[in-house]
Amino acid sequence: MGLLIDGKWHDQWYDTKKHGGEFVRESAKLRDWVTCDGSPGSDGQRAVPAKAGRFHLYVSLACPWAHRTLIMRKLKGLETVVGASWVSPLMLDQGWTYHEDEGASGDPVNGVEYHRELYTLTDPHYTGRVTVPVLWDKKEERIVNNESAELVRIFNDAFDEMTGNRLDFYPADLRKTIDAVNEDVYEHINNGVYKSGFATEQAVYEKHVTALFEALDRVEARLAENRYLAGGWLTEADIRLFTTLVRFDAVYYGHFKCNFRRIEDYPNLSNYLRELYQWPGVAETVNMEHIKRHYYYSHDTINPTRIVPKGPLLDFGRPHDRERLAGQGVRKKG
Ligand SMILES: N[C@@H](CCC(=O)N[C@@H](CS)C(=O)NCC(=O)O)C(=O)O
Repeated sequence: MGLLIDGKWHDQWYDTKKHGGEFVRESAKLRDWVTCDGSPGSDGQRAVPAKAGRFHLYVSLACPWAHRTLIMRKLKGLETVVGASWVSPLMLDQGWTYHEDEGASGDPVNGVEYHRELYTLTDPHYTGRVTVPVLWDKKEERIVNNESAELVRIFNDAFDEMTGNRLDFYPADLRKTIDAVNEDVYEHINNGVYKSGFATEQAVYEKHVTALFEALDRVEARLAENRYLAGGWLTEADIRLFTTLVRFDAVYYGHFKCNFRRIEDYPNLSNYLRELYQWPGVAETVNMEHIKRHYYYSHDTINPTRIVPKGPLLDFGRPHDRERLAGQGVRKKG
């Protein structure tokens, strides 16, 4: 894995030494929006107008951040409106690739071999990490946005007029609750597993893994009373937690040493995970083969033999008990 500096590829692992053994995630840099009419995004940032067939989503099926956007694309009925391609699960010295022999889809839009080429096509002098997901604008021939949290919001709103899909995963009156939950879940769970797993100092690992399990306890308690994280409605907060939970027992527990407990050991979290997995459309976005191969094979500082474990034997399709709590599904706009 590596990064671009002034448009040139450097094969380089995260520099944790610079931060006392900490993994520090770089902020996404390409942050324009897509809105229904091209008016600026909620932060005043430039936007381009939504059009069927104009945009293409590039993801990794292994990546929890990319997975959020794939679920939203599915639940918002965008599959015929926004195309999608996925990289190989192996992220090695050339970074993400579209090598079909390794399980990638190939790239039907730009025909690139390496994901980083999408970044240098956008800006020949790009400096920064080369991450998935990205949303490509075929008209302006550039990446519009490479921040999954914003792509989730774009998919929630921008294409509604053409799809007629009115589902609202970020309803105005629940935003305060959603934002607060997102902050805790992002800091301690979504990113917490990475901060634990990529730590290169014992004390740093222990600090983050402890904070991770404290946050899981908070969520477990919340889900004892609430069907979903923001109450009775399923929102983006649930999608964002789901993508970490579904990887947890197979990857984060072992590979990232997040092993106080498995998700299976939490009554509420495990039932909640199964309910979301069984939500129509969601299971089709989960690819355990890509997930396991990516982490165990690509992070050779953590798993130098690159042996991918056969287990654990997981069955997210078995019944859950969440019907005991009141739930209304997904809110509709208007
Ligand atoms: N802020 C980004 C983070 C995305 C991200 O870090 N993706 C990982 C894959 S799980 C990646 O592509 N990493 C490559 C690298 O850091 O070099 C988002 O949420 O969209």
